[in-house]
Amino acid sequence: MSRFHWTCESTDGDARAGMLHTAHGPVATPTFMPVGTVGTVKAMTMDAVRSTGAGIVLGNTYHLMLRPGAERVRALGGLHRFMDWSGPILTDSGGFQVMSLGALRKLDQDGVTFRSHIDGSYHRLTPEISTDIQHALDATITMCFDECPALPAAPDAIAASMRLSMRWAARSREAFVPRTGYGQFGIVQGGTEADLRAESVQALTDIGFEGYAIGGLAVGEGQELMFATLDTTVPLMPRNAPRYLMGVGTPDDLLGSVQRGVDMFDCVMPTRAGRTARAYTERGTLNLRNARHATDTRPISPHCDCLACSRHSRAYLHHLFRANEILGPMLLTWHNIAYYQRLMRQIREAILEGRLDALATSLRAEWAAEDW
Ligand SMILES: CNc1nc2cc3c(=O)[nH]c(N)nc3c(CC[C@H]3O[C@@H](OC)[C@H](OC)[C@@H]3OC)c2[nH]1
Ligand SMILES: [Zn+2]
Repeated sequence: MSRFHWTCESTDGDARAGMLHTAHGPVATPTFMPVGTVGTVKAMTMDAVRSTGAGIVLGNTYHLMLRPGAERVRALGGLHRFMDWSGPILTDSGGFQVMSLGALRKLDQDGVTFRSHIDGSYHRLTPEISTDIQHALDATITMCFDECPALPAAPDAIAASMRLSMRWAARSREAFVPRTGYGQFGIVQGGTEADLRAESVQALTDIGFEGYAIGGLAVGEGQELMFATLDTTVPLMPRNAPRYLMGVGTPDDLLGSVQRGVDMFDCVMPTRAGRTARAYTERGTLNLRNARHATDTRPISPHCDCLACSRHSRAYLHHLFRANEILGPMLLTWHNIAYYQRLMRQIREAILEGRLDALATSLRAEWAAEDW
């Protein structure tokens, strides 16, 4: 079994096409990772997820520690068997969810104490506890336990938060159990402050990880500030390690971030939109609850091979959402994830052929065009 590593196959400007080699198989990059928060990609069977070409899915420490509990998942054979996914799984470390979901949380230098949003029970996360939970889940990629500050925030507050996260990164690395084909990613913090981002990259590369995530973004700063932060941060990150931008994003975010050297992404948009009747297409998004779709016999997209597009009409999806039928979110989530996977394949092929700028121009023109 090969050690965990990423190989670069081709570059086009700052963009890279590569292959992530893991204990649970290889993943072509750039890659979009469907969010599987509580051991399921909401509203999709794993066969549907596999059919979209997704290579790696996400799990979450915060959610799984609360329910069903990490020890139970371990006793049941780990998250792969539990959710019937034999490919790589990346688990987030839980800090972000505690700050956004947990109730009555208390942050201190050692970790965070919080109450479960499910039953109000008290729990604690520290770098060690989070890393142990991800080990119990048998995560292929473990994320460092960090703090993701809300933006906007004063530079000295961002600095203090980043330096806490860097101390937690060292403790997370200490607690990590190295296994062939498994990796741990450091998470760069520092808000939108270029000097703090540089300090964070240095701190993480001094510790040494198998991959590096860019955290602390997609928290309301907007695309322009996000891209500006990537422009100064990504060039400082190790070239031979995968770069993962957390929580991002729209198709346009993904394209612009790949052009800036990012390899891995996760975002709830395609799955959340699938549950709220919003369809992603080559010509932007559609609200399938809109009456204009009521008698439209065409598929959501003429370029898509998902079940919704190969068997059903927009009129049918419109009906399912109007009738509040469970099949609506199932079919549309499948379509949206299939769209994101097809987009990443197109981007990867363009990098391999040195024509990413041309693809970017045509994608942006199409996204702005009127629906068919
Ligand atoms: C939306 N914007 C956004 N910015 C983020 C920034 C950070 C960050 O700095 N540190 C950490 N640790 N996580 C972050 C996250 C959560 C991603 C997870 O959130 C979960 O999606 C809901 C999913 O859990 C399966 C995913 O797992 C990697 C962010 N999300
Ligand atoms: Zn489709």
